[in-house]
Amino acid sequence: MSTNNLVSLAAAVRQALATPQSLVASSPEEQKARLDLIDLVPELNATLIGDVEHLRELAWSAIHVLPVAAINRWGLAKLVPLDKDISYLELAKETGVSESVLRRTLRHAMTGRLFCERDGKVAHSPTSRLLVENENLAAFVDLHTESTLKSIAHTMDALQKWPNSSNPKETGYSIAIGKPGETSLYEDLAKDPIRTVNFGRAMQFFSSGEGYGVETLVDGYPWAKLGNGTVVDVGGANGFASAAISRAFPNLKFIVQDIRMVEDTKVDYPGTNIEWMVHDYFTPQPVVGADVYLYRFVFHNVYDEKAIDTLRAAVPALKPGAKILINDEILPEPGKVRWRDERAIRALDAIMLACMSGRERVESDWEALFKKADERYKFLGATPVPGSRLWLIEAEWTG
Ligand SMILES: C[S@@+](CC[C@H](N)C(=O)[O-])C[C@H]1O[C@@H](n2cnc3c(N)ncnc32)[C@H](O)[C@@H]1O
Repeated sequence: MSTNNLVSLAAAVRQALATPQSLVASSPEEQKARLDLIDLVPELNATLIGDVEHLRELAWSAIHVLPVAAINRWGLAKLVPLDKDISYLELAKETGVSESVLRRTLRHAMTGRLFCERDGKVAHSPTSRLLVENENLAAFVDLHTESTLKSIAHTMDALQKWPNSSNPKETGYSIAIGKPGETSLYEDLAKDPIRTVNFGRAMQFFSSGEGYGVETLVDGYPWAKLGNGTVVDVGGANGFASAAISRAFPNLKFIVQDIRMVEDTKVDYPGTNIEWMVHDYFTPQPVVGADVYLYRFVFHNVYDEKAIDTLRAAVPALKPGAKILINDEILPEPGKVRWRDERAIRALDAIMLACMSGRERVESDWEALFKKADERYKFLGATPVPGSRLWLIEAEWTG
């Protein structure tokens, strides 16, 4: 690239950023350009800094989570007023952290658009405000800066200690909390009502993101054909997916199951038809004769033996024609989907490995899984859903 190109490119980018409204996509063509740019910008950055620098940044990239973890752990978002600034000294007194550590941490955070400094004092940025204004996003940040981050830090040790383990207790998480091999992330979360509720909120937030929206599940499956049938939402957390489907198809009845429920898990979704039930999906399914057993983002939590156990545990409840409907990601062939999509899908696959010995699957894995679980499952297919990273994977019980 000539110097001229560089100069004009920098000027064009600067101008675009000065008028962010010019970057909002309002036509399909603009949306395609937006997605192209999202992929091109990291590529451009890596090209501009060069391979050596790129690798150096990659190797220590985890350090940039540290200020986010600190903001979460010390509750800084709520301690900084939304409408005015606060001195580092006052903030330090509120948190019990030294002023020096607080300043270093927050100035690092500011390089990631969290908070800003005005006249030597700390104020919110548009990004940090979200931690106060969006409790589901705050729960997502808490889950990942506490549980996921700890698991990641110990995953190499776990893989060395238990190579190829499919046991959810043999993870970086159990090592991180000082109980190697003794407990799984879900068992540990289930002990604490606050973390249980937060987990549900974090999942709800996750499913509001681009590519993960629950509306694609609502629109992508022929729910109307079920009439006034029953849907069991297995591992349904706080039931947000059932609530979304129920609002669109009010004749359906939903039963949301999860391994643990506290009063706050059972969100009251006005105008929906939802019942709640504590159920461990490795044990026989107690709701007999439902039309659809929905497992959204559940199978990636478990490795194949446990996935087969889960499919077998459903069998005693299934009537002929009942459907198992799985809404999960499919691992793409390398380089075959947009870079950002592949990066996100592989990141989630890595989180499943680090936190619970789970895995994402390729398209052909699903048919094999059903076949191994029980020959009476008839695999109906795995279908991509437009606009979603999650596919619909379906099998029918032939009885
Ligand atoms: C990744 S979350 C998915 C939640 C929700 N279905 C969604 O779409 O976001 C997995 C859920 O499975 C639940 N879970 C984990 N182990 C379980 C078990 N053995 N039996 C029932 N639910 C379980 C977790 O508590 C969690 O709510």
